[in-house]
Amino acid sequence: MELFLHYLSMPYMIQGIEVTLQVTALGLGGGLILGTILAGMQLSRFKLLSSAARIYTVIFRGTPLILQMVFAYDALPHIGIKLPAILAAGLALACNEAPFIAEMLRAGVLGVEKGQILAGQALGMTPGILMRRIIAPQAIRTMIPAFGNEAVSALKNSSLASVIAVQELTLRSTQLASSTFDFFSIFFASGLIYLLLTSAISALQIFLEWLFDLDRTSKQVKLMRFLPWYRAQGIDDPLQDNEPAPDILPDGGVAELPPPRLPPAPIDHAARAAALARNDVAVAVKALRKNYDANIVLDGVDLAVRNGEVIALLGPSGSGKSTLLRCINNLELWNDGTIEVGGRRLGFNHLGKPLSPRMAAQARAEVGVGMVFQQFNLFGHLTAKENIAGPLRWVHGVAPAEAERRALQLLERVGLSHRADALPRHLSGGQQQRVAIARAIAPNPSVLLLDEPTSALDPELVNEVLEVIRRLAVEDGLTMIISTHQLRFASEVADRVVLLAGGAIIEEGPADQVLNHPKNPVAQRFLSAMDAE
Ligand SMILES: Nc1ncnc2c1ncn2[C@@H]1O[C@H](COP(=O)(O)OP(=O)(O)OP(=O)(O)O)[C@@H](O)[C@H]1O
Repeated sequence: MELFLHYLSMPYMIQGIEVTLQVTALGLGGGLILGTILAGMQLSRFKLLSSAARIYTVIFRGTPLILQMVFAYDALPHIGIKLPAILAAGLALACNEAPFIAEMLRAGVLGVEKGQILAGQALGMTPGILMRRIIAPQAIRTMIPAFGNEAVSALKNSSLASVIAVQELTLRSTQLASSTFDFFSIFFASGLIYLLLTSAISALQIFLEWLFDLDRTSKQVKLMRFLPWYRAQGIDDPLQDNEPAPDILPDGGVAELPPPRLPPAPIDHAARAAALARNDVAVAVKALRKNYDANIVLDGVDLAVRNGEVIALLGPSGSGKSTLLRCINNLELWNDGTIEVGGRRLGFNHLGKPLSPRMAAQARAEVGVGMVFQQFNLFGHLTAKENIAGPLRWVHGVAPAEAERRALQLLERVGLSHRADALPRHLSGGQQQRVAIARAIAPNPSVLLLDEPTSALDPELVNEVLEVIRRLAVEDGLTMIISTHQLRFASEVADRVVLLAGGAIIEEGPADQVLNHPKNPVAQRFLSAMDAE
């Protein structure tokens, strides 16, 4: 026992531990840098880069680390690169770790919901902002366990550096054992040291998982201040996050909605139509054609929407309503035709050439096209307030205090001020959609596109969202195009109903005319089927 303790504290062994840690740190640090570059190449749109990354991965994942170390130490000098043994071992370990780390990074990035990325783009975020603010924070959290495993394996793999005479722990243990013949005590001590080191890594992993856990509450929050997205955590008042979901009222509303106003007065559509006729065109879609391979989804669609007008877009499932909205916001490329929003061709420069993703994002933010999605697409790591304030700061350069004030004001408007610090997953579907609407209107868009905003909601939550949309139409005079299956809502709120089928607009006009007296036989069949539901 005494000998065992002696070996544990022996300076010769401790120096070995230091070298082991150096090789591991070089391997992990270098692996992280190389892996990040490799992941970027793998995710790149350029085939040459992604192919080069794939070839690198095949080579370094498919050959033993021990050979790579020998290569780095013995073969590189032949081309004039002579590295000290520790550096050669660190380099080989880094090159070997890189493909694994790249895969982790790639999986983390691809694991972020596509809808959130689409929402970020719709809000005018450039690829850089999207990566920094939306993708990376969420990807990092999911990568911590895998990175912990990788760190443990790098530490153990560092022992292979003994093959090129790096004086790390395993080599020193072997040397000591061959000179003292006390194999058992020495290797037992060495094994225990490795175990302590890997346990330290596991403890660090658990700590990081705890630190990045968004569901933590109260006193633990002080450490969170070190996180770049600290403001986003919704921990100022942890009690709010833990509030139970509000009770659903018998009439389908929810308990925390603002005090019920007088029943909304019916909209005077004739008066609105007369006023709207004098307004400029906000959205002009001309001869729009869009196909996915052989599937022609939009086949020469023409649509003009005036400022302040509310359009209800109806049509059978798969008729291209979502595709049309995504094209209007330039989130989708199309094959032919033009789309102008506020007189500008979104996504194209004045010569008609497509803009880069970055420029297109800026144009989208300048023109101001808000979008609300069927699946809400709130940013999962940000609180309700930050979902609204964040894009205002990052995309529109609004000062933090002003962005927060606007976010709180809008949350109050949609009846959710007391849930400002709640994470999306702590909100009901209806609440999430109301936050999503507040987020979309925060930058004062000129047009709001709503893609089946109530389809993913339970029936009792539909009304709360429709009420918010109705207020935007009546009180704010916001130009809106709403893809919906809610016929009653369309007839109440829409100035015009547009019915899409077979890639074309088959019927359009005032809601009463289209919904109650359709002329087109396909429209008649569709509407009577909808009525029957
Ligand atoms: N990314 C895509 N790749 C290939 N086909 C697609 C893609 N997106 C949509 N489609 C196809 O385009 C057609 C129109 O889809 P879209 O989602 O626009 O219809 P929709 O009217 O919004 O339907 P729903 O009411 O069910 O949401 C469908 O046939 C669909 O399968």
